[in-house]
Amino acid sequence: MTQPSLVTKDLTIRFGGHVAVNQVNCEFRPGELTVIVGPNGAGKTTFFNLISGQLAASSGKVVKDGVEITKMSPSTRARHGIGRAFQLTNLFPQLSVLENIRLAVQAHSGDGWRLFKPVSSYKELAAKAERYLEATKLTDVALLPASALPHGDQRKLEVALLMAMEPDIYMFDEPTAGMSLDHTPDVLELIAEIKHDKSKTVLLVEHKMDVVRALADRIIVLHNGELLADGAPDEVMSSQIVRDVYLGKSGEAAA
Ligand SMILES: Nc1ncnc2c1ncn2[C@@H]1O[C@H](COP(=O)(O)OP(=O)(O)OP(=O)(O)O)[C@@H](O)[C@H]1O
Repeated sequence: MTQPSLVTKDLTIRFGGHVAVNQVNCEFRPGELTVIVGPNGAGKTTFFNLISGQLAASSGKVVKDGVEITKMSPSTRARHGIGRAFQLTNLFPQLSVLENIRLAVQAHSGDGWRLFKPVSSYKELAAKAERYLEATKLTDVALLPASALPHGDQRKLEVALLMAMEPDIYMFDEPTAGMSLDHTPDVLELIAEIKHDKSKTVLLVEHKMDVVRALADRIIVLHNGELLADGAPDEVMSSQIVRDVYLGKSGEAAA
């Protein structure tokens, strides 16, 4: 088995007397897409926030490729390869889609402020930007200002900007939320493509069961902040304890 790229050890956060994430031990590996499910208020987003650094753990650890990142800021974690979608602040609404992607590629390359550099490096950056533009199927709208894009295309642009950061760990929190049905397949296809790159680890918080079924290699279930189940999708979704707390006693999906 490959080494885990990301590990949480007894990861815990308390808000006053409420333990929102309670001693969660989990390992995530490259080439694997894990969907995190659980009822409303189970602690899924809080768990994500603890991994990406938006929240500081009360106790426990987050380890990325053997390096403890628990105390690092979100931006330092991003430099360590943790990429969280749909939380990006580096979108320039007035600039075109392509310019936004080019800037993200340039920022990641660390070349932003170098005045003199070989022309070949510009070509390389431009080629990368084109690649992400194509991968996210935004070629037709490349010259439109980012602000003019419909919601579904904005989400795709956010994925393109995330890809430009070349993270090892991709984190998506309900990637198709609020998206029209015609945009949904594109975003799901994009996530499926990312997961085919066996060097990437993908984490997804999702409520929609059809999305879970389409993408999950593995499912973890949180309930009251605790890790209730962890395993192959069929195994987890058919376990009685999960059916009781997550799907409801009737076995019908709650969300
Ligand atoms: N900043 C905070 N201060 C106090 N309580 C919080 C805070 N953030 C989350 N919580 C509480 O922690 C618990 C877990 O919330 P969280 O948003 O992680 O659940 P979730 O599983 O993502 O739910 P949903 O599916 O509804 O998004 C909830 O009881 C929530 O009220």
